[in-house]
Amino acid sequence: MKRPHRPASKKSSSKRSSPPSSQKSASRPAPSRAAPREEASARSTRPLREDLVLQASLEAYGLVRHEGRLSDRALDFTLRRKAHLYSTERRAVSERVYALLRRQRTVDYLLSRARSGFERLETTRQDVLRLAASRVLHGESTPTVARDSALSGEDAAALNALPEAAAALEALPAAKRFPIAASLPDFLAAKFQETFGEDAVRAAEAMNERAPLTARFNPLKTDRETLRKRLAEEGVESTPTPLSPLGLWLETRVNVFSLESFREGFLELQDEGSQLLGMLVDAPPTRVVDACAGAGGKTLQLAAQMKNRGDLHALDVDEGRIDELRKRARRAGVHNARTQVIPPEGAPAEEAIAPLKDKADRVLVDAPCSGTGTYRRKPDARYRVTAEELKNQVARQKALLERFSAMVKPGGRLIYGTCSILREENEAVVEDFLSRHPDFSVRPVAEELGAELGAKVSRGPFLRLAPHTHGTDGFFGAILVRAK
Ligand SMILES: C[S@@+](CC[C@H](N)C(=O)[O-])C[C@H]1O[C@@H](n2cnc3c(N)ncnc32)[C@H](O)[C@@H]1O
Repeated sequence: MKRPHRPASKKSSSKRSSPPSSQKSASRPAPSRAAPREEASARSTRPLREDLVLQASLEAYGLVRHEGRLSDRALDFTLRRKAHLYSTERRAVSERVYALLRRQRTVDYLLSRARSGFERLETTRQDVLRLAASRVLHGESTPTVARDSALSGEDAAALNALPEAAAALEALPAAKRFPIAASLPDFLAAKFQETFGEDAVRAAEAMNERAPLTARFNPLKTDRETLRKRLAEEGVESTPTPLSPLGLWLETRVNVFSLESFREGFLELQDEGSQLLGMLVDAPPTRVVDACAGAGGKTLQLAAQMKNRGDLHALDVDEGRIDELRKRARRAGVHNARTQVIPPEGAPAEEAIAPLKDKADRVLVDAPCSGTGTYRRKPDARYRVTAEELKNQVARQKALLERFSAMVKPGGRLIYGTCSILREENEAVVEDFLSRHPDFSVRPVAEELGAELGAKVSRGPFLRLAPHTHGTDGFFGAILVRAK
Protein backbone atom coordinates (compact mmCIF):
# COMPACT_ATOMS: atom_id res chain seq x y z
CA MET A 1 0.00 0.00 0.00
CA LYS A 2 1.13 3.52 -0.65
CA ARG A 3 2.19 5.18 2.54
CA PRO A 4 1.77 8.85 3.28
CA HIS A 5 5.48 9.21 3.91
CA ARG A 6 8.48 6.97 3.85
CA PRO A 7 7.76 4.25 6.40
CA ALA A 8 9.98 3.46 9.35
CA SER A 9 10.73 0.14 7.76
CA LYS A 10 10.04 -1.68 4.55
CA LYS A 11 10.03 -4.97 6.38
CA SER A 12 7.85 -6.03 9.20
CA SER A 13 8.51 -3.93 12.23
CA SER A 14 8.50 -7.09 14.26
CA LYS A 15 11.09 -8.86 12.17
CA ARG A 16 13.79 -6.41 11.30
CA SER A 17 17.03 -6.35 13.17
CA SER A 18 17.40 -2.61 13.34
CA PRO A 19 17.80 -0.42 16.35
CA PRO A 20 15.28 -0.08 19.12
CA SER A 21 13.44 3.13 19.71
CA SER A 22 14.55 3.76 23.21
CA GLN A 23 18.06 3.67 24.58
CA LYS A 24 16.40 1.95 27.50
CA SER A 25 15.07 -0.71 25.22
CA ALA A 26 12.43 -3.05 26.50
CA SER A 27 14.48 -5.71 24.81
CA ARG A 28 15.20 -9.15 26.06
CA PRO A 29 18.24 -10.69 27.64
CA ALA A 30 20.83 -11.80 25.10
CA PRO A 31 21.17 -15.54 24.81
CA SER A 32 23.58 -16.71 27.46
CA ARG A 33 27.02 -17.43 26.06
CA ALA A 34 26.79 -20.92 27.47
CA ALA A 35 23.60 -21.64 25.53
CA PRO A 36 24.14 -23.89 22.55
CA ARG A 37 23.96 -22.01 19.25
CA GLU A 38 21.21 -24.24 17.87
CA GLU A 39 19.06 -23.51 20.87
CA ALA A 40 19.48 -19.76 20.43
CA SER A 41 18.78 -19.98 16.74
CA ALA A 42 15.70 -22.14 17.33
CA ARG A 43 14.47 -19.53 19.79
CA SER A 44 14.89 -16.72 17.29
CA THR A 45 13.02 -18.52 14.50
CA ARG A 46 10.18 -19.79 16.68
CA PRO A 47 6.87 -18.35 15.43
CA LEU A 48 5.40 -15.60 17.57
CA ARG A 49 2.44 -16.48 19.74
CA GLU A 50 0.41 -13.70 18.27
CA ASP A 51 -2.39 -13.76 20.84
CA LEU A 52 0.10 -13.18 23.66
CA VAL A 53 1.96 -10.50 21.73
CA LEU A 54 -1.29 -8.70 20.99
CA GLN A 55 -2.42 -8.87 24.61
CA ALA A 56 0.86 -7.44 25.89
CA SER A 57 0.89 -4.77 23.17
CA LEU A 58 -2.62 -3.70 24.12
CA GLU A 59 -1.64 -3.45 27.76
CA ALA A 60 1.49 -1.39 27.15
CA TYR A 61 -0.17 0.83 24.57
CA GLY A 62 -3.16 1.38 26.87
CA LEU A 63 -0.89 2.46 29.71
CA VAL A 64 0.66 5.11 27.47
CA ARG A 65 -2.36 6.42 25.64
CA HIS A 66 -5.14 5.94 28.13
CA GLU A 67 -3.30 6.31 31.43
CA GLY A 68 -0.61 8.81 30.47
CA ARG A 69 2.38 6.61 31.36
CA LEU A 70 5.72 7.21 29.64
CA SER A 71 6.29 4.70 26.84
CA ASP A 72 9.56 3.22 28.14
CA ARG A 73 8.12 2.80 31.62
CA ALA A 74 4.88 1.34 30.30
CA LEU A 75 6.81 -1.24 28.29
CA ASP A 76 9.14 -2.07 31.16
CA PHE A 77 6.16 -2.46 33.47
CA THR A 78 4.20 -4.65 31.07
CA LEU A 79 7.08 -6.84 29.97
CA ARG A 80 8.36 -7.34 33.48
CA ARG A 81 5.09 -9.04 34.30
CA LYS A 82 5.20 -11.18 31.17
CA ALA A 83 8.06 -13.51 32.01
CA HIS A 84 6.43 -16.18 29.84
CA LEU A 85 7.05 -14.22 26.62
CA TYR A 86 10.00 -15.27 24.49
CA SER A 87 12.62 -12.68 23.64
CA THR A 88 11.34 -12.39 20.06
CA GLU A 89 7.84 -11.80 21.39
CA ARG A 90 9.01 -9.15 23.83
CA ARG A 91 10.80 -7.40 21.02
CA ALA A 92 7.71 -7.59 18.82
CA VAL A 93 5.60 -6.00 21.57
CA SER A 94 8.07 -3.21 22.05
CA GLU A 95 8.51 -2.54 18.34
CA ARG A 96 4.81 -2.62 17.54
CA VAL A 97 3.86 -0.29 20.36
CA TYR A 98 6.59 2.19 19.44
CA ALA A 99 5.69 1.95 15.76
CA LEU A 100 2.07 2.80 16.53
CA LEU A 101 2.97 5.65 18.87
CA ARG A 102 5.08 7.16 16.10
CA ARG A 103 2.23 6.98 13.60
CA GLN A 104 -0.66 7.49 15.95
CA ARG A 105 -2.27 10.41 14.19
CA THR A 106 -1.83 8.91 10.73
CA VAL A 107 -3.28 5.60 11.86
CA ASP A 108 -6.29 7.26 13.46
CA TYR A 109 -6.92 9.32 10.37
CA LEU A 110 -6.75 6.27 8.12
CA LEU A 111 -8.99 4.20 10.36
CA SER A 112 -11.56 6.96 10.66
CA ARG A 113 -11.94 6.66 6.90
CA ALA A 114 -11.42 2.94 6.47
CA ARG A 115 -13.74 1.75 9.25
CA SER A 116 -17.11 3.37 9.52
CA GLY A 117 -17.95 4.25 13.12
CA PHE A 118 -14.33 3.76 14.22
CA GLU A 119 -14.59 6.59 16.76
CA ARG A 120 -17.58 4.93 18.43
CA LEU A 121 -16.02 1.48 18.83
CA GLU A 122 -15.12 0.27 22.29
CA THR A 123 -11.55 1.29 23.23
CA THR A 124 -9.91 -2.15 23.14
CA ARG A 125 -11.40 -2.87 19.76
CA GLN A 126 -10.12 0.47 18.49
CA ASP A 127 -6.67 -0.34 19.86
CA VAL A 128 -6.59 -3.79 18.22
CA LEU A 129 -7.40 -2.07 14.93
CA ARG A 130 -4.79 0.61 15.54
CA LEU A 131 -2.05 -1.95 16.18
CA ALA A 132 -3.12 -3.91 13.11
CA ALA A 133 -3.31 -0.84 10.85
CA SER A 134 0.08 0.32 12.05
CA ARG A 135 1.61 -3.04 11.11
CA VAL A 136 0.08 -2.84 7.64
CA LEU A 137 1.29 0.73 7.32
CA HIS A 138 4.78 -0.52 8.15
CA GLY A 139 4.69 -3.02 5.32
CA GLU A 140 3.31 -6.24 6.80
CA SER A 141 0.90 -8.30 4.77
CA THR A 142 -2.75 -7.42 5.32
CA PRO A 143 -4.09 -11.03 5.47
CA THR A 144 -1.36 -12.04 7.93
CA VAL A 145 -2.06 -9.08 10.18
CA ALA A 146 -5.82 -9.65 10.01
CA ARG A 147 -5.31 -13.29 11.01
CA ASP A 148 -2.82 -12.48 13.79
CA SER A 149 -5.21 -9.89 15.19
CA ALA A 150 -8.24 -12.21 14.89
CA LEU A 151 -10.08 -9.57 12.86
CA SER A 152 -13.23 -10.40 11.00
CA GLY A 153 -16.15 -8.69 9.32
CA GLU A 154 -15.95 -4.92 9.12
CA ASP A 155 -12.71 -4.80 11.10
CA ALA A 156 -10.89 -7.07 8.65
CA ALA A 157 -12.39 -5.10 5.77
CA ALA A 158 -11.02 -1.92 7.30
CA LEU A 159 -7.46 -3.19 6.78
CA ASN A 160 -8.21 -3.78 3.10
CA ALA A 161 -9.55 -0.24 2.84
CA LEU A 162 -6.37 1.34 4.20
CA PRO A 163 -4.76 1.99 0.79
CA GLU A 164 -7.79 3.99 -0.28
CA ALA A 165 -7.69 5.99 2.96
CA ALA A 166 -3.97 6.59 2.42
CA ALA A 167 -4.73 7.90 -1.06
CA ALA A 168 -7.25 10.32 0.46
CA LEU A 169 -4.57 11.53 2.85
CA GLU A 170 -2.13 12.02 -0.02
CA ALA A 171 -4.74 14.08 -1.83
CA LEU A 172 -5.15 16.58 1.02
CA PRO A 173 -3.64 20.04 0.54
CA ALA A 174 -0.05 20.03 1.88
CA ALA A 175 -0.85 22.21 4.89
CA LYS A 176 -3.58 19.84 6.06
CA ARG A 177 -1.68 16.69 5.16
CA PHE A 178 1.57 17.48 6.94
CA PRO A 179 0.45 17.25 10.60
CA ILE A 180 -1.51 14.07 9.93
CA ALA A 181 1.16 12.37 7.83
CA ALA A 182 3.88 13.40 10.28
CA SER A 183 1.68 12.38 13.21
CA LEU A 184 2.24 15.67 14.99
CA PRO A 185 -0.29 17.81 16.88
CA ASP A 186 -1.16 20.85 14.74
CA PHE A 187 0.73 23.32 16.86
CA LEU A 188 3.91 21.20 16.80
CA ALA A 189 3.63 20.69 13.05
CA ALA A 190 3.55 24.48 12.72
CA LYS A 191 6.67 24.67 14.91
CA PHE A 192 8.46 22.10 12.74
CA GLN A 193 7.62 24.22 9.73
CA GLU A 194 8.88 27.35 11.45
CA THR A 195 12.11 25.61 12.43
CA PHE A 196 12.90 23.62 9.31
CA GLY A 197 11.02 25.46 6.54
CA GLU A 198 11.14 23.43 3.35
CA ASP A 199 12.81 20.58 5.21
CA ALA A 200 9.95 20.17 7.67
CA VAL A 201 8.60 16.98 6.08
CA ARG A 202 12.05 15.38 5.99
CA ALA A 203 12.74 16.51 9.55
CA ALA A 204 9.47 15.10 10.86
CA GLU A 205 9.95 11.87 8.91
CA ALA A 206 13.41 11.32 10.38
CA MET A 207 11.97 12.03 13.82
CA ASN A 208 9.57 9.13 13.18
CA GLU A 209 12.37 6.68 12.42
CA ARG A 210 13.84 4.40 15.01
CA ALA A 211 16.96 5.68 16.71
CA PRO A 212 20.21 3.74 16.67
CA LEU A 213 21.37 2.09 19.86
CA THR A 214 24.29 4.33 20.75
CA ALA A 215 26.88 3.93 23.46
CA ARG A 216 29.68 6.16 24.72
CA PHE A 217 32.83 4.40 25.83
CA ASN A 218 34.07 5.31 29.28
CA PRO A 219 37.54 6.86 28.88
CA LEU A 220 38.19 6.22 32.56
CA LYS A 221 38.28 2.51 31.78
CA THR A 222 38.88 1.94 28.11
CA ASP A 223 39.16 3.38 24.61
CA ARG A 224 36.91 2.96 21.60
CA GLU A 225 38.85 0.22 19.82
CA THR A 226 39.44 -1.82 22.95
CA LEU A 227 35.76 -1.63 23.76
CA ARG A 228 34.84 -2.71 20.24
CA LYS A 229 37.02 -5.79 20.61
CA ARG A 230 35.57 -6.54 24.01
CA LEU A 231 32.05 -6.22 22.68
CA ALA A 232 32.90 -8.46 19.75
CA GLU A 233 34.07 -11.10 22.25
CA GLU A 234 30.67 -10.78 23.87
CA GLY A 235 29.06 -11.34 20.49
CA VAL A 236 28.10 -7.72 19.82
CA GLU A 237 29.04 -5.94 16.62
CA SER A 238 29.59 -2.20 16.84
CA THR A 239 30.46 0.70 14.52
CA PRO A 240 32.16 3.97 15.47
CA THR A 241 29.72 6.87 15.37
CA PRO A 242 30.49 9.29 12.51
CA LEU A 243 30.42 12.53 14.51
CA SER A 244 31.26 11.85 18.13
CA PRO A 245 34.73 10.40 18.70
CA LEU A 246 33.36 8.80 21.86
CA GLY A 247 30.48 6.83 20.41
CA LEU A 248 29.64 3.39 19.08
CA TRP A 249 26.50 2.23 17.37
CA LEU A 250 25.65 -1.19 18.69
CA GLU A 251 23.81 -3.86 16.82
CA THR A 252 20.46 -4.01 18.38
CA ARG A 253 19.43 -7.55 19.10
CA VAL A 254 21.09 -7.30 22.37
CA ASN A 255 20.19 -6.34 25.88
CA VAL A 256 23.02 -3.98 26.74
CA PHE A 257 22.31 -4.14 30.43
CA SER A 258 23.19 -7.82 30.53
CA LEU A 259 26.61 -7.34 28.92
CA GLU A 260 29.71 -7.66 31.02
CA SER A 261 31.12 -4.56 29.33
CA PHE A 262 28.14 -2.61 30.57
CA ARG A 263 28.08 -4.07 34.07
CA GLU A 264 31.76 -3.26 34.47
CA GLY A 265 31.26 0.35 33.43
CA PHE A 266 33.08 0.31 30.10
CA LEU A 267 30.17 1.95 28.32
CA GLU A 268 27.05 4.01 28.85
CA LEU A 269 24.08 4.35 26.56
CA GLN A 270 24.02 7.93 25.31
CA ASP A 271 22.81 9.44 22.07
CA GLU A 272 25.53 10.78 19.80
CA GLY A 273 24.01 14.27 19.98
CA SER A 274 24.10 14.19 23.75
CA GLN A 275 27.79 13.21 23.59
CA LEU A 276 28.50 16.20 21.34
CA LEU A 277 26.70 18.50 23.75
CA GLY A 278 28.79 17.07 26.60
CA MET A 279 31.94 17.71 24.57
CA LEU A 280 31.18 21.45 24.56
CA VAL A 281 31.89 21.56 28.29
CA ASP A 282 35.54 20.51 27.97
CA ALA A 283 35.68 20.30 31.74
CA PRO A 284 39.04 21.02 33.38
CA PRO A 285 40.01 19.08 36.53
CA THR A 286 39.10 21.98 38.80
CA ARG A 287 35.53 22.92 39.80
CA VAL A 288 32.67 22.10 37.47
CA VAL A 289 28.90 22.10 37.99
CA ASP A 290 26.39 19.94 36.17
CA ALA A 291 23.34 21.91 37.28
CA CYS A 292 20.57 19.72 35.80
CA ALA A 293 22.42 16.44 36.12
CA GLY A 294 19.40 14.11 36.00
CA ALA A 295 20.52 10.49 36.03
CA GLY A 296 24.00 11.63 35.08
CA GLY A 297 24.40 10.93 31.36
CA LYS A 298 26.60 13.98 30.99
CA THR A 299 27.98 13.95 34.54
CA LEU A 300 29.82 10.73 33.73
CA GLN A 301 31.14 12.23 30.52
CA LEU A 302 32.35 15.34 32.39
CA ALA A 303 34.00 13.21 35.07
CA ALA A 304 36.01 11.52 32.33
CA GLN A 305 36.96 14.90 30.82
CA MET A 306 38.21 15.86 34.28
CA LYS A 307 40.14 12.57 34.49
CA ASN A 308 38.31 11.87 37.72
CA ARG A 309 40.00 14.82 39.42
CA GLY A 310 38.77 18.12 40.86
CA ASP A 311 35.19 18.66 42.07
CA LEU A 312 32.25 17.84 39.89
CA HIS A 313 29.01 19.04 41.49
CA ALA A 314 26.00 17.18 40.15
CA LEU A 315 22.74 18.90 41.08
CA ASP A 316 19.14 18.07 40.36
CA VAL A 317 15.73 18.48 41.92
CA ASP A 318 14.82 14.86 41.36
CA GLU A 319 16.02 12.54 44.09
CA GLY A 320 15.27 9.40 42.08
CA ARG A 321 17.48 10.55 39.22
CA ILE A 322 20.27 11.52 41.56
CA ASP A 323 20.11 8.03 43.11
CA GLU A 324 20.42 6.55 39.65
CA LEU A 325 23.35 8.87 38.95
CA ARG A 326 25.13 7.59 42.07
CA LYS A 327 24.71 3.99 40.90
CA ARG A 328 25.98 4.81 37.43
CA ALA A 329 28.93 6.74 38.84
CA ARG A 330 29.94 3.72 40.93
CA ARG A 331 29.74 1.46 37.91
CA ALA A 332 31.74 3.92 35.78
CA GLY A 333 34.45 4.27 38.45
CA VAL A 334 33.72 8.00 38.87
CA HIS A 335 35.13 9.37 42.14
CA ASN A 336 35.00 13.14 41.74
CA ALA A 337 31.22 13.68 41.57
CA ARG A 338 29.40 15.24 44.53
CA THR A 339 25.68 14.84 44.19
CA GLN A 340 23.14 17.22 45.68
CA VAL A 341 19.36 17.30 45.52
CA ILE A 342 18.38 20.97 45.34
CA PRO A 343 15.04 22.78 45.76
CA PRO A 344 13.37 23.72 42.48
CA GLU A 345 12.89 27.44 42.95
CA GLY A 346 12.74 30.52 45.11
CA ALA A 347 15.00 31.49 47.98
CA PRO A 348 15.77 27.87 49.03
CA ALA A 349 17.07 27.17 45.51
CA GLU A 350 19.28 30.28 45.60
CA GLU A 351 20.57 29.36 49.05
CA ALA A 352 21.44 25.83 47.98
CA ILE A 353 23.82 27.04 45.30
CA ALA A 354 25.14 30.12 47.16
CA PRO A 355 28.35 28.35 48.32
CA LEU A 356 29.27 27.87 44.65
CA LYS A 357 28.71 31.51 43.64
CA ASP A 358 31.49 32.75 41.30
CA LYS A 359 33.40 29.51 41.91
CA ALA A 360 32.97 27.25 38.89
CA ASP A 361 35.14 27.06 35.79
CA ARG A 362 32.30 25.41 33.93
CA VAL A 363 28.56 25.27 34.57
CA LEU A 364 26.48 23.02 32.37
CA VAL A 365 22.75 23.77 32.25
CA ASP A 366 21.26 20.81 30.38
CA ALA A 367 17.83 22.27 30.80
CA PRO A 368 14.48 20.52 31.09
CA CYS A 369 12.73 21.09 27.76
CA SER A 370 9.96 20.01 25.42
CA GLY A 371 12.05 17.05 24.24
CA THR A 372 11.06 17.80 20.64
CA GLY A 373 14.46 16.47 19.54
CA THR A 374 13.93 13.04 21.05
CA TYR A 375 10.77 11.79 19.38
CA ARG A 376 12.71 8.91 17.83
CA ARG A 377 13.14 7.48 21.32
CA LYS A 378 10.09 8.92 23.03
CA PRO A 379 7.41 9.06 20.36
CA ASP A 380 4.66 9.65 22.90
CA ALA A 381 6.27 12.88 24.14
CA ARG A 382 4.61 14.77 21.29
CA TYR A 383 1.18 14.11 22.77
CA ARG A 384 2.13 15.57 26.11
CA VAL A 385 3.38 19.00 25.11
CA THR A 386 0.92 21.85 24.73
CA ALA A 387 1.45 25.44 23.65
CA GLU A 388 0.81 26.55 27.23
CA GLU A 389 3.30 24.11 28.66
CA LEU A 390 5.90 25.14 26.14
CA LYS A 391 5.59 28.71 27.37
CA ASN A 392 6.15 27.51 30.93
CA GLN A 393 9.19 25.51 29.83
CA VAL A 394 10.73 28.58 28.23
CA ALA A 395 10.12 30.65 31.36
CA ARG A 396 11.75 27.92 33.44
CA GLN A 397 14.74 27.66 31.09
CA LYS A 398 15.33 31.40 31.36
CA ALA A 399 15.05 31.25 35.15
CA LEU A 400 17.44 28.30 35.42
CA LEU A 401 20.04 29.86 33.15
CA GLU A 402 19.83 33.03 35.21
CA ARG A 403 20.14 31.23 38.53
CA PHE A 404 22.93 28.85 37.61
CA SER A 405 24.97 31.48 35.75
CA ALA A 406 25.77 32.96 39.17
CA MET A 407 28.08 30.00 39.81
CA VAL A 408 30.35 30.79 36.85
CA LYS A 409 33.57 32.45 37.94
CA PRO A 410 35.10 35.33 35.96
CA GLY A 411 36.70 33.78 32.87
CA GLY A 412 34.60 30.64 33.33
CA ARG A 413 32.02 29.21 30.93
CA LEU A 414 28.31 28.58 31.01
CA ILE A 415 27.13 25.84 28.66
CA TYR A 416 23.44 25.82 27.86
CA GLY A 417 21.87 22.82 26.15
CA THR A 418 18.53 21.25 25.35
CA CYS A 419 17.19 18.27 23.45
CA SER A 420 14.68 20.57 21.77
CA ILE A 421 14.68 21.66 18.16
CA LEU A 422 12.63 24.79 18.86
CA ARG A 423 14.17 28.22 18.55
CA GLU A 424 12.23 29.60 21.50
CA GLU A 425 13.87 27.08 23.86
CA ASN A 426 17.29 27.54 22.32
CA GLU A 427 18.65 30.63 20.55
CA ALA A 428 15.90 32.80 22.05
CA VAL A 429 16.77 31.75 25.61
CA VAL A 430 20.45 32.51 25.00
CA GLU A 431 19.61 35.88 23.43
CA ASP A 432 17.42 36.75 26.38
CA PHE A 433 20.22 35.85 28.79
CA LEU A 434 22.86 37.81 26.89
CA SER A 435 20.61 40.89 26.76
CA ARG A 436 20.79 41.03 30.56
CA HIS A 437 24.41 39.86 30.96
CA PRO A 438 26.82 41.91 28.88
CA ASP A 439 29.69 40.26 30.76
CA PHE A 440 28.95 36.98 28.91
CA SER A 441 29.75 36.42 25.25
CA VAL A 442 29.23 33.53 22.85
CA ARG A 443 32.15 31.24 22.04
CA PRO A 444 31.45 29.50 18.71
CA VAL A 445 31.21 25.76 19.18
CA ALA A 446 33.63 25.25 16.27
CA GLU A 447 36.33 26.79 18.46
CA GLU A 448 35.72 24.05 20.97
CA LEU A 449 35.17 21.10 18.65
CA GLY A 450 37.66 22.03 15.94
CA ALA A 451 36.87 23.49 12.54
CA GLU A 452 36.06 20.22 10.78
CA LEU A 453 33.65 18.74 13.30
CA GLY A 454 32.40 22.22 14.21
CA ALA A 455 31.38 22.89 10.61
CA LYS A 456 29.40 19.66 10.53
CA VAL A 457 27.45 20.17 13.72
CA SER A 458 26.92 23.88 14.14
CA ARG A 459 24.63 26.50 12.78
CA GLY A 460 26.20 29.87 13.39
CA PRO A 461 27.97 29.75 16.73
CA PHE A 462 25.68 27.09 18.21
CA LEU A 463 25.47 23.32 18.22
CA ARG A 464 22.39 22.42 16.19
CA LEU A 465 21.63 18.78 15.56
CA ALA A 466 18.64 16.95 14.12
CA PRO A 467 17.93 13.39 13.00
CA HIS A 468 17.43 14.26 9.31
CA THR A 469 20.70 16.20 9.05
CA HIS A 470 22.98 14.40 11.53
CA GLY A 471 21.41 11.06 12.36
CA THR A 472 21.43 12.10 16.03
CA ASP A 473 18.60 13.20 18.26
CA GLY A 474 17.79 16.90 18.04
CA PHE A 475 20.11 18.92 20.28
CA PHE A 476 21.08 22.51 20.85
CA GLY A 477 24.17 23.78 22.65
CA ALA A 478 25.72 27.16 23.35
CA ILE A 479 28.98 28.11 25.07
CA LEU A 480 28.87 31.42 26.92
CA VAL A 481 32.08 32.83 28.35
CA ARG A 482 32.10 35.16 31.34
CA ALA A 483 34.57 38.04 31.00
CA LYS A 484 37.59 37.96 33.37
C1 LIG B 1 17.42 17.23 30.18
S1 LIG B 1 17.29 16.59 31.76
C2 LIG B 1 18.97 16.37 32.21
C3 LIG B 1 19.64 15.20 31.54
C4 LIG B 1 21.02 14.94 32.10
N1 LIG B 1 21.86 16.09 32.09
C5 LIG B 1 21.70 13.83 31.31
O1 LIG B 1 22.58 14.08 30.52
O2 LIG B 1 21.31 12.68 31.54
C6 LIG B 1 16.86 17.97 32.72
C7 LIG B 1 16.95 17.77 34.22
O3 LIG B 1 16.67 19.01 34.84
C8 LIG B 1 16.13 18.72 36.10
N2 LIG B 1 15.52 19.94 36.66
C9 LIG B 1 14.27 20.42 36.49
N3 LIG B 1 14.10 21.54 37.19
C10 LIG B 1 15.27 21.79 37.81
C11 LIG B 1 15.73 22.83 38.71
N4 LIG B 1 14.91 23.80 39.09
N5 LIG B 1 17.00 22.77 39.14
C12 LIG B 1 17.81 21.75 38.76
N6 LIG B 1 17.44 20.76 37.93
C13 LIG B 1 16.18 20.77 37.46
C14 LIG B 1 15.19 17.58 35.81
O4 LIG B 1 14.90 16.87 37.00
C15 LIG B 1 15.98 16.76 34.80
O5 LIG B 1 16.69 15.74 35.42
